[in-house]
Amino acid sequence: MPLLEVKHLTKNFGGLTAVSNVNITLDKNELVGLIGPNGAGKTTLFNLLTGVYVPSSGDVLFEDQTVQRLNGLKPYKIAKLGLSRTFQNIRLFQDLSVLENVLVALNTTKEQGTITGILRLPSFFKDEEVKEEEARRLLVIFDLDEKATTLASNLSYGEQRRLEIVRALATQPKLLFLDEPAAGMNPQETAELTELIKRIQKEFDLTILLIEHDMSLVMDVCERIYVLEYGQLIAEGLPEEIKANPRVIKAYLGGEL
Ligand SMILES: Nc1ncnc2c1ncn2[C@@H]1O[C@H](COP(=O)(O)OP(=O)(O)OP(=O)(O)O)[C@@H](O)[C@H]1O
Repeated sequence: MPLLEVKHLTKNFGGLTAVSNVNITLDKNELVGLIGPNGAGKTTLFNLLTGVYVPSSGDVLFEDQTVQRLNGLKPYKIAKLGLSRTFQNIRLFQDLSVLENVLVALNTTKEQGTITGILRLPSFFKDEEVKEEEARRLLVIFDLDEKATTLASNLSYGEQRRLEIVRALATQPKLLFLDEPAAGMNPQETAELTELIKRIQKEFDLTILLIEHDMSLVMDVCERIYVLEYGQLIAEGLPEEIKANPRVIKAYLGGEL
């Protein structure tokens, strides 16, 4: 049984079928790409997998210890099961510091008892210390530790995208969805991000599904790739197979992959 199994998943918006009868499987510790031209349905698929949208039909099954049907679950419940994501349009708390942004994410997973929090018992402060240490450890990996007190709004675009990944990791996911993590990055930043993605997959024992338009990143990190066009899967395979697939090349209007 795979970690994630998407079966015949469909999403209609009025007369438009944004995701049409899609079947995807992700095995534990796989790093899989999801590509396709603009409007192909990639983000809609992520939104279906993370509870933002309810599927029109089909199933999303997540197997950790037991099989969980994710259809119709609220996003916070899906997050609690160990699925986390980043967003194409960055969603940081712009008026909080880098460190605070990570602490907020850590707090969503590790809740203090209400009494402990209100009375500020010693364990409250101990716990706060542990969380800060954990947040700083993550920031070091992403080379953001020296910016811990900087407001998120004052980070460069590339740094904001890295902070988004740190926040997603802080929830201790088993399955991580990355939505265009290299968007807006320069080639140097993209190359560094490529290495970071490989590193966190190993270090955090992660399964990753990655939407990305930057083909050098996709072809470098992904073990397998799914291709969507007009909501339908048109190809699945190894990076070399996808690069040479005539249907995929046509979908990209004859452009080189
Ligand atoms: N909430 C919505 N209501 C109506 N139509 C929508 C909605 N969300 C997405 N769509 C439509 O569904 C289709 C798929 O959009 P989606 O954003 O999933 O594509 P994408 O592959 O992520 O594109 P891009 O690479 O440009 O981000 C598009 O035609 C889009 O206009």
